Amino acid sequence: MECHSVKAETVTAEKKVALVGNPNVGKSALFYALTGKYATISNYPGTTVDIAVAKLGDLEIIDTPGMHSLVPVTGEEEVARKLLEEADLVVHVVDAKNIRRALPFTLQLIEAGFNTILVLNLVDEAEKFGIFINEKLLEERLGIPVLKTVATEKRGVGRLKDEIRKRIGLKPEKKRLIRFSPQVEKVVSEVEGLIEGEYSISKRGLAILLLLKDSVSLEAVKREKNYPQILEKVSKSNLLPYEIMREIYENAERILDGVIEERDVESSIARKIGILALNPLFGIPLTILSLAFIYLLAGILGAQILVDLIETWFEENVNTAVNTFLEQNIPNYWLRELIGGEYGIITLGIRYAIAIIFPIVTTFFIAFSLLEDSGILPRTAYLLDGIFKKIGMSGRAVIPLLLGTGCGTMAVIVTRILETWRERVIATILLAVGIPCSAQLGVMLGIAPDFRAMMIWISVVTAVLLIAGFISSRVIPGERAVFFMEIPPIRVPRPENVFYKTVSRLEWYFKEVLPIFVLISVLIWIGRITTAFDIIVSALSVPVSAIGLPPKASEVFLYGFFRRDYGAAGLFDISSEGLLSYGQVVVAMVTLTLFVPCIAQFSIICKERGIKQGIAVFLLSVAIAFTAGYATAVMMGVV
Ligand SMILES: Nc1nc2c(ncn2[C@@H]2O[C@H](COP(=O)(O)OP(=O)(O)OP(=O)(O)O)[C@@H](O)[C@H]2O)c(=O)[nH]1
Ligand SMILES: [Mg+2]
Repeated sequence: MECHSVKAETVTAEKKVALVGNPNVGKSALFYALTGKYATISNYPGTTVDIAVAKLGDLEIIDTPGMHSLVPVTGEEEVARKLLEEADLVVHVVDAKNIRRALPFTLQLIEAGFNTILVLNLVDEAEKFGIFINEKLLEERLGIPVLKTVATEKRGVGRLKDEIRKRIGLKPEKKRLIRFSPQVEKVVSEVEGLIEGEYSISKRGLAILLLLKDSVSLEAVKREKNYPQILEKVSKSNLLPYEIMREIYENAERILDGVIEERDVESSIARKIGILALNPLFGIPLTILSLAFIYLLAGILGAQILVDLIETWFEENVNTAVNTFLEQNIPNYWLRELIGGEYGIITLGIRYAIAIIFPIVTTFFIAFSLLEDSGILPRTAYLLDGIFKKIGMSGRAVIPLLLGTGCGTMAVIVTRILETWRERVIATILLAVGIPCSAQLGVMLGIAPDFRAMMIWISVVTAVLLIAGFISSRVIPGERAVFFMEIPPIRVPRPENVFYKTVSRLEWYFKEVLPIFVLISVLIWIGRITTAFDIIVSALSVPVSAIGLPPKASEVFLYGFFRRDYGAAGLFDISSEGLLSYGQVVVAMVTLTLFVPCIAQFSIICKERGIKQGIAVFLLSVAIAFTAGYATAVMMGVV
């Protein structure tokens, strides 16, 4: 018999243990408790988009993206399904509070013949909610080990390790847990009888999946001799997947009978806040407070106080030292300019990364992690869902878009948490077109001549974002977003987790973005040496003059692509020279914000979405920026 499944038997391969389960049940927290290796842990579903792998002795532990059922719908679920099939041991992690919803999945795993351990995580919260589970009884009924854990406190993790080691080589005992009604049973066993190959899933499990119209299984049985008959049985049977699932749920209910004890407990403060925050009257002020909190930490402490301190230090010490050293040792002007001078690798690239970006992103990520882990963010997403629907996205999009006000580059990566391709594209467009990053926000606040100018800027940019989203949602094909994010409970953020998350994001940031900054310095250098910049600047001066700005401003636009805040800083210079009127400052603020994303973000868009889309987004932002700039110019009486 051929082995059609993904599972390949090799002698030397390490034994694999996959942590699987619904989103936000603590798989990554458990992964960390087991292996000491950090994978992003957040209090909102769908955090894990990359697979994390780490060692536990000679075993390989794999953290997977959350999956709602064995039948994958999203790309992430498909990845998780594949990892599951390749594993030697499956640890099904469930939220003890929601065991009723999770157990059908356990039953399917057992029925499919996977070597499975059931972990009831979050028992601390379950008990606070008055839910007590008799795990011994459940273990007896299921015939697999059932363990209680509190991943964040490493409670029960030692026993889990022991159990993993004990079970890893074992063949699971065949136990038929799911009892179907006669008419379903008939079809299932008929399909089962037609299958001849060997798979990593049991024949019966495969038959059930086929009847659930699972495309992965349909693909797997393509080479079966009886494929036509199988296909016919599956498509001709008038059993709806829904009915089969309902019977599996009924089985789960039967097994759980007498296992769960619910006691009345007084609802905690956190729980009360959690419920209140879903009410707009309380939730909207809470959202505004949260935004103010991010702004205070990242916008004021990070972007102003810390940047000032570090940048002054860097310029007075590093830049001066580097330039003095170059003056004395390198006679060639252009070579000196590559490293030092105004735009050199050290004096611009490294300085930018360390003195400007580092303090802003650090403070921003701390603030953001606190919001994520407290459970406030998913509530904001829920409240804003209505508005986001109008621009083609679900409330979930608030997470990348808000992250975009910190760093657009990272936000483009985080669009992976959105369910559909279409949503990701729309979010990418909005991020590129008009969400100002923290560096840009800081400078805009600095150059706005007064509050009124600030308000005009905010209104125009917001209007453009809404229009862009509205049009994109009508033009871009694909299925509409549905909001099915479970709202996690309010939790007190864990300092340890906030710290790890910030550090791992910073690590990512420096690995991905620092090289780009160095590259930028080199590109600017080439641009200046070859006079390519002069050509671009004179080409840009055409639209720049059309929106009523002096030709000198086109330099600002070009450099704005390399450093978003540099563009704005250049604007500051021009306006303090008295070259810009009040109206012109506003026009320039609007146009520069909407103008192309910075080069780092542009490269990431190309990487995540492909070069074609990257270029399309780039051209779109140029068009939108100058159109909106022109409209503002007319409004302000500049042209
Ligand atoms: N109180 C408590 N909180 C927990 C426990 N396990 C995890 N958490 C919290 O639950 C949230 C979700 O944990 P994650 O480890 O990110 O969940 P996940 O299953 O990896 O989620 P996805 O990757 O999004 O599918 C985080 O806020 C954790 O701190 C637990 O046993 N008790
Ligand atoms: Mg995870």
